Amino acid sequence: IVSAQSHRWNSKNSRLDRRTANVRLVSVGSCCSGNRKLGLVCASGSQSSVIDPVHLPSNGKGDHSPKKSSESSLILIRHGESMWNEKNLFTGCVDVPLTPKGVDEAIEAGKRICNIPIDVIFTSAMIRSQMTAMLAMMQHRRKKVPIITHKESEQAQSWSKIYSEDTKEQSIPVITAWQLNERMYGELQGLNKQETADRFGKEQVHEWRRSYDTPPPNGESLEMCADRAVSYFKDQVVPHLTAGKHVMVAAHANSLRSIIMHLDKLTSQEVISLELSTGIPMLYIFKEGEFIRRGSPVGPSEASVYAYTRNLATYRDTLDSMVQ
Ligand SMILES: O=C(O)[C@H](O)COP(=O)(O)O
Repeated sequence: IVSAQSHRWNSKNSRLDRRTANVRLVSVGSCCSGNRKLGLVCASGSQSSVIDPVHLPSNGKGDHSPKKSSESSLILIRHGESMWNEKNLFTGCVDVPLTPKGVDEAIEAGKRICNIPIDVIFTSAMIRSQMTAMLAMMQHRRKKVPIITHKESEQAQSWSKIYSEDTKEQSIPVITAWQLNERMYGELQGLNKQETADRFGKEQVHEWRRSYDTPPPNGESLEMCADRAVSYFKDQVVPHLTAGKHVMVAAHANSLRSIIMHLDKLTSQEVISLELSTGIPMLYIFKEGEFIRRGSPVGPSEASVYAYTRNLATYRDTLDSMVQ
């Protein structure tokens, strides 16, 4: 068991959470050739229904809705590289798209999470997070269609209605929310980060970028960003997890830093060292009201992804059986 000592999420390591306990070697099902695959499954993973509704055994009344699951997965992902990341410009709430590298990062992220159940997706109102979510979902093995929901007006809601229950079941709602936007960088937006450090000093710029309570000039501090992002997460995302739904949130460096600070119970000192790479998925298991950090899935076939819980191993086996 690799215990996660650092608060840095990066592309190099897939870290199992230091609180992962009692893992044991069990068979996680057989692949098409019939060989038994060995993987690590967390003994504490309780058997609950993460298997897609299509596969849930009917309870005799034709009810295929998923049973209340005692466990849900939460994937957090910062958008892939944006065109202003590439130019090293402060971006904040300026709505810029991904670069080709950012597109590749989003596709790679999709491959890493392609076996993990996703029932609802949240993005910010910005195109770079929405592009990342859509590109990642193109890789998902369940092949459900992510559909951005439009509720900005009654007409938008009625004109985007889906009139087939089957088609609806084969789609995943994507909810966009300005509350998940990147922190507003104020008068730094559009400035080059290196030039800004040369002008104001490295320490001052680092404090604006990474501290909890020091805002950039006429911008948001991380604390101010948390006020909207964490509140939205608690009010709008957590209820889906509590209902047993599996969620992906595609957002930004600092709106996600504020959410991870909440999930990992980081202090305002610890959060300073929290850095998020672009396009790296981070997996949490939500169980009995608690969030357990499970690291960053490195690859779709990586056995240790299924070490997170038995449920994720079962879900993957279900996908394997669908393919055969
Ligand atoms: O808004 C930006 O410039 C980036 O998304 C994050 O910037 P930071 O790493 O300086 O917080």
